Amino acid sequence: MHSLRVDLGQRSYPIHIGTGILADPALFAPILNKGPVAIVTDDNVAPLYLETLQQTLKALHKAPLVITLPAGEASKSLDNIQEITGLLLNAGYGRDCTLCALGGGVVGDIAGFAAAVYQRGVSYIQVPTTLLAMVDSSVGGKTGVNHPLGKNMIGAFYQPRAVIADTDTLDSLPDREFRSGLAEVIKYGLINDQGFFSWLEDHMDAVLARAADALVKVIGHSCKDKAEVVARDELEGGLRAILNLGHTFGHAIEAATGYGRYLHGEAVAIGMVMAADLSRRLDLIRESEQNRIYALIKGAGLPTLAPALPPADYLRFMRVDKKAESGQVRFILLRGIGSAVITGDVPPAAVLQTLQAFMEYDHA
Ligand SMILES: NC(=O)c1ccc[n+]([C@@H]2O[C@H](COP(=O)([O-])OP(=O)(O)OC[C@H]3O[C@@H](n4cnc5c(N)ncnc54)[C@H](O)[C@@H]3O)[C@@H](O)[C@H]2O)c1
Ligand SMILES: O=C(O)C(=O)C[C@@H](O)[C@H](O)[C@H](O)COP(=O)(O)O
Ligand SMILES: [Zn+2]
Repeated sequence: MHSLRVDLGQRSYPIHIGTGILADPALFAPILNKGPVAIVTDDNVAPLYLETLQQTLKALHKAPLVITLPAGEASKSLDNIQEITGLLLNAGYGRDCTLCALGGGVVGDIAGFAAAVYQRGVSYIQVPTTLLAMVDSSVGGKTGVNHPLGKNMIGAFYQPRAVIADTDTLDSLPDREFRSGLAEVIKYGLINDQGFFSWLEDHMDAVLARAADALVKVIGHSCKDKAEVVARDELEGGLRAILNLGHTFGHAIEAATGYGRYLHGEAVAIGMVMAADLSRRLDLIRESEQNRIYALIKGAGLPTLAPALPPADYLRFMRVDKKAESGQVRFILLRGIGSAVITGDVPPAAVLQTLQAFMEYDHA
């Protein structure tokens, strides 16, 4: 097992990454509150891993309430916050309870937000089962749900007590979901880790084959990169926004297509291709660097084109991006591979050109 720490003073917590650790009561014992436990999961993950987690908790004399949501992005809704908190109330759960988020980023984001607001805050643990959740969403305390007018528009910064990532769970993860997680992995290389980007260029075959040592490197390195940024700027006063590379375009793609046509990582992949293009148009990166970025994203089996919707559809969602200041959209752009910059004064004509350059026109 490999462990690291998110350094946030009193809110610091461990990230444990290893095989078979879902079944290890000794890992859970120190992080459970004295009250009851509820597991929040989804209907794909429950048949696969719920029993194991239940047995682990049973060994600690806990008989968890199980809350199972329909799998998919549409579950990240305020209605489901009402549902989860209602079930906790009916079960008589008080402030001494612990929620366990067993699943991907959808479960992690909504369970984390439920923990943040239930009785003004209860303890929770992230037990990620997708690559994306292991390398990104389970770490850093961004929790929340979507609104029809924008992605993740209702939420809270609320840190978990621990992250327990059992890499055995990835054995059952479909390839498309695995590749979606790789988009966020590539993001770390692009924003502040040139060496990691080069490593990914050299080892993408092993990563796609899910070779054990490649997976350990990818998950451990991504968590370390993210934990360092979060430790320096927990509430996104400045620096943390670099973790949003590709998300201004990506969130607009997800929202404009009704949350479901593109997986989050797929939309972020297209968004990163667009951010690289915009960076090159503004002479921040060279064409050769843009080509390397495109090649790595494509080589990871990720999409690089968005559907051909009227640009106004995308721009409407980009305007409500949470990074906007005084109504001005801010982009995370690249000054080179491994160096991100937060930029407010991007000419609208350049944004439009980038959008149009990466739309998938129907050539039939
Ligand atoms: N909070 C953050 O910092 C943060 C960071 C990145 C992404 N996110 C959010 O995370 C969400 C995407 O997360 P995701 O990609 O994990 O999607 P997801 O939670 O929808 O999981 C993907 C799919 O895989 C299934 N699944 C999960 N684990 C499995 C396993 N081990 N075997 C087989 N199937 C499994 C799920 O049921 C689902 O159908 C988005 O809502 C995104 O906005 C949040
Ligand atoms: O942790 C962060 O900070 C991120 O931005 C990570 C992103 O990958 C993630 O998709 C996050 O949910 C986006 O947050 P938002 O504030 O842009 O909604
Ligand atoms: Zn993301």
